[in-house]
Amino acid sequence: MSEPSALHDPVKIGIVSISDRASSGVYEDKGLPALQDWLTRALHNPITFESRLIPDEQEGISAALIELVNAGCCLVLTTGGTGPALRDVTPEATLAVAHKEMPGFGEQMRQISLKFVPTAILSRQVAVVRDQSLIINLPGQPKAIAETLEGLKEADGKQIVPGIFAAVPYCVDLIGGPYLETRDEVCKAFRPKSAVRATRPA
Ligand SMILES: Nc1ncnc2c1ncn2[C@@H]1O[C@H](COP(=O)(O)OP(=O)(O)OP(=O)(O)O)[C@@H](O)[C@H]1O
Ligand SMILES: Nc1nc2c(c(=O)[nH]1)N[C@H]1C(S)=C(S)[C@@H](COP(=O)(O)O)O[C@H]1N2
Repeated sequence: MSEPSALHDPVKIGIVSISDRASSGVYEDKGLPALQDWLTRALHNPITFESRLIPDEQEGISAALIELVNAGCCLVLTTGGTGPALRDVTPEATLAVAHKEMPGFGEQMRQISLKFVPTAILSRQVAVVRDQSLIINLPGQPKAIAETLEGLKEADGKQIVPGIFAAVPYCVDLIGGPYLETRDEVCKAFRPKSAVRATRPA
């Protein structure tokens, strides 16, 4: 059953796929669809997506991030370019536009990813705040998007390692963004009791 969207703040989210090969058509981009699908599943809020598919070029990545923040995205998620290869420069491009670093997100993502692949330590992903926007790097493997955002669950749905998205709504509150509300079966967001908004009347 669809819910009345007036109950939830509208939100604008930037999604950026950073890949030399996907952006030049060598292979189909699976990053943007994976980001869009996961966010649509996870959030009750009506979402407007601002998407970018760009190559691994530091200046172009920083410019895209600034453009999305200036366009009013309270959250920007990137995928790709976080490894050690010569052309992997997403963390540098993200740090170049940072007003504040948020190291907990990268630390937690590497912990989660280690449960899936031993090469998780090769991912240098960072998260930063710029103005009133939270920017988070995710790894490039399309399947890593849900893994890091959602964490690891047992077959019965019991959470083994919490995903990083659990902390995103409260972070967005703290930087003055819209009130993000998640679907618990996908991702149970955590807020201190004092920050939980009473359900609005229909
Ligand atoms: N946008 C994408 N769409 C589909 N698959 C991707 C995408 N980005 C990455 N992958 C897959 O994940 C792997 C690791 O991602 P990484 O960001 O390291 O890419 P890469 O090897 O630097 O190459 P490229 O930048 O050309 O995607 C890639 O080799 C590819 O198999
Ligand atoms: N959850 C998850 N994290 C992952 C991976 C993965 O498959 N799943 N791949 C790792 C690998 S092999 C690399 S090189 C780094 C960096 O990937 P990127 O350059 O595609 O961003 O992410 C790591 N993190």
